Amino acid sequence: MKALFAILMQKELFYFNPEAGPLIINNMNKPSKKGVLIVNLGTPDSPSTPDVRKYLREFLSDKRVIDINPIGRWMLVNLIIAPFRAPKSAKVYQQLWEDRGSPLMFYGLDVQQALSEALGTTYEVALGMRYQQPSIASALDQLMAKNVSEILVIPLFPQYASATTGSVADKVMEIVKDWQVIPTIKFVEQFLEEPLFIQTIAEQAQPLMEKTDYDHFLFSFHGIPERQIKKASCDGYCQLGKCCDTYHAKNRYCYRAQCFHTARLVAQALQIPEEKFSVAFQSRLGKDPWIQPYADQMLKEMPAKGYKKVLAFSPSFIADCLETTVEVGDEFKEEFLEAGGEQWDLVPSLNAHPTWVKCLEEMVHKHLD
Ligand SMILES: C=CC1=C(C)c2cc3[nH]c(cc4nc(cc5[nH]c(cc1n2)c(C)c5CCC(=O)O)C(CCC(=O)O)=C4C)c(C)c3C=C
Ligand SMILES: [Fe+2]
Ligand SMILES: [Fe+2]
Repeated sequence: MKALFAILMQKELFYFNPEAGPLIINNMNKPSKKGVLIVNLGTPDSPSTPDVRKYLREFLSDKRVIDINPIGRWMLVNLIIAPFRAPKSAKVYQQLWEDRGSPLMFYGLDVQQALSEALGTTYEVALGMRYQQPSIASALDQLMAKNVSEILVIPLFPQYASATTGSVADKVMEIVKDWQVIPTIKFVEQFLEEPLFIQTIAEQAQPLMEKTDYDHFLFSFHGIPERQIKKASCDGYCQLGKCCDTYHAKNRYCYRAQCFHTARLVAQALQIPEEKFSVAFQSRLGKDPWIQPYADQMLKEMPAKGYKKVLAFSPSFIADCLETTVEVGDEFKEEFLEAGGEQWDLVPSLNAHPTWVKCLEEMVHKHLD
């Protein structure tokens, strides 16, 4: 038996790891690699109005993002958002753009490289964007070209929402459904409870908290329409009130409950007492009710309550982007100072922080090994 293994291994027909057991080989006589697909939202190719329009069109035509009837969605996107919002958004993107481009993109590439180095040659790591480039299809092709036998998809959204994590899973399945051979594919649904995710946010906040004695801390999360919470709720459990105060099996997919839980975990890690922090939701689009409380209203009321020095966190985003740097970092700051506030700081996102890369590495081992 031993001699047979030796011959097969010498001829590279069979690989044997005494601890892990035999690995299945592929038709190129090499052990199969495992694939990791990290996916973020996506960003325009450039901050020009045509590119921003192209991005917004693709993004907002997604039935999971604007979840209304197809005709209403088409009219909203093509007759209102594309002509009127695109030029305004382009100006904001111009503020955000750096020499390396959009932070969402260059931090994505940095993380892909760092994770690939950390995982070593048994893994192939690809970056895909749900909208625009690099597409999820091209990232999957990159993995399949390396003969991966299994793929772990990590949507880079700490909390599950149908509009983000759900949409990534939807797109991956739409692409692979036509393949002849479909490898094992696993999806990470959310990672807000990963200890290293919480630790990275704490590590990003600590230098700011050592310099300033803040009166209050605001956790500002990206909002979603209220109806999307109701649609994802098990047995109508979530009624957008006290039901989100704790996080458990019944409200597992409630985005709002996940956001409150994330804030509690970060506050615990930084020893911020309950009365010193608030949770709010930003980036409302359209006239329908979105989840509350609204961040822009809350921050204007803060100075009158005696909260003059505020530290803001953006824990629904893993990389600096338009919604963090410009909306929370610049626009909210301006509104807060106008309302009588004295100091407004923003905790940087996880970006390419080594603890965040370690967090992803642990997630890969947890789900693929
Ligand atoms: C964190 C997760 C996100 C959720 C949930 C989400 C939902 C959501 N977003 C819109 C509309 C817009 N979002 C925009 C930008 C944007 N959104 C996210 C993340 C989530 N969105 C990110 C990371 C970004 C920034 C991308 C970047 O390039 O920096 C925009 C575009 C910017 C603008 O014109 O203001 C829009 C529009 C809806 C309708 C929605 C609903 C569920
Ligand atoms: Fe968004
Ligand atoms: Fe809820």
